[in-house]
Amino acid sequence: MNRGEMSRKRPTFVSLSDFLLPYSWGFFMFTLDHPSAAGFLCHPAETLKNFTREASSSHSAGSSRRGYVQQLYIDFLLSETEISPVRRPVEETHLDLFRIDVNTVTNWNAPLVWEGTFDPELIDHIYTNMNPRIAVLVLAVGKYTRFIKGFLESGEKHFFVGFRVTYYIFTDKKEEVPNINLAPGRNVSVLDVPSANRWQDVVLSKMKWATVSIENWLHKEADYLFMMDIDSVFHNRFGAESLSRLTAVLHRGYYKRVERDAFPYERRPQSQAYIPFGEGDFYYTAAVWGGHMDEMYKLVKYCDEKAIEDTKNGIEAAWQEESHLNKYFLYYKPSKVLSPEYLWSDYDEVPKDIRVVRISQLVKNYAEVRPNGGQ
Ligand SMILES: CC(=O)N[C@H]1[C@@H](OP(=O)(O)OP(=O)(O)OC[C@H]2O[C@@H](n3ccc(=O)[nH]c3=O)[C@H](O)[C@@H]2O)O[C@H](CO)[C@H](O)[C@@H]1O
Ligand SMILES: [Mn+2]
Repeated sequence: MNRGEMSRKRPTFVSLSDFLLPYSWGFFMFTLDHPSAAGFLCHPAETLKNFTREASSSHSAGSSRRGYVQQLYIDFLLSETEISPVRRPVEETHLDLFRIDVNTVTNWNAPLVWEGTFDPELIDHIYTNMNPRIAVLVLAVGKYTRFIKGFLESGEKHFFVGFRVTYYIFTDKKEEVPNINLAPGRNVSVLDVPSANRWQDVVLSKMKWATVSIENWLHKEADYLFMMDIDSVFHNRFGAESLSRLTAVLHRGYYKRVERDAFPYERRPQSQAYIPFGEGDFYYTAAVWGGHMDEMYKLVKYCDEKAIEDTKNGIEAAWQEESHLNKYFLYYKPSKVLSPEYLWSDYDEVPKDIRVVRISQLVKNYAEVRPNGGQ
């Protein structure tokens, strides 16, 4: 369907019945075919009966519309706040109603977030009322302290701008943490961890540090937690559209034209991270993921325990914590999935469907920067 045909159609409601029925209170409704209204909030009593009439499946862009609506609905529920009805012209929303080149919803009905599938202003509006405290946990052990400056400086330009953010830097070289100017409401907190002889131990230890931190103090300091790689630079907005109970990011190397049996999951049954062939939804990166603190706690604790069990059994998962993370997400599905816009790499060209690179990983000399060389 082209744009002309679309605008001649009368306004159409997107079907949300499968998604909304479990809930009995207010929800978002979108009149995406309507030229003048992007979205508004209404009460179910008024609208539920209108709802199932014209299902999104009858449209070529059904998947992306479902993605928009579900994303907004999840954000609305999560924000746990009263918000006033919002009505904005489509032209002002940054929504691309023709974003049909990519999947914008997973097969378990979670939003899959791409540029064009969310309205930054509307999302910020919802979350500003909630005013969440965002924690970012990064490790900078050994020579990786060199990446802190670029990470923080670019984060200040693009990461949850206008929100409360604390960067927790776990390092063995406190004196190498640079002083960066931060906007009001934003902080850096530096914590000691031991040095390591193997990079594998460092990446696995992310789960342990996150677990003990949340247990002891982090659960009191923040509402949401993101785990990130320090060798990363922000280039564009990374904001409240990424918030959910549990949010995963598609690994850039495996998000298209890759059979699930080619995903680099752990394939040895002896490992706790084992995923059999024939199973799996996506391959997720361990370099960015996040979620609500309670859910993150369950996740990192699980992954830490599984890694400890592996060590006892004399095995280490193929991609360390990333393997355990992928196993967890297979059985506890993320409530939001972010496109590889949220973690690209300077190693790779940017394809057409990646309209915006939000974070890119730096090119680095693995042998030089890691304590025991590598890749
Ligand atoms: C894009 C992506 O999917 N990245 C993952 C990938 O490799 P990467 O090649 O991106 O891993 P990496 O070398 O960046 O290590 C991951 C992170 O651990 C920290 N670090 C690591 C070593 C060290 O000596 N000191 C230190 O501080 C640092 O924050 C670093 O960014 O595989 C790793 C382990 O299998 C992790 O799962 C990464 O998240
Ligand atoms: Mn990295």
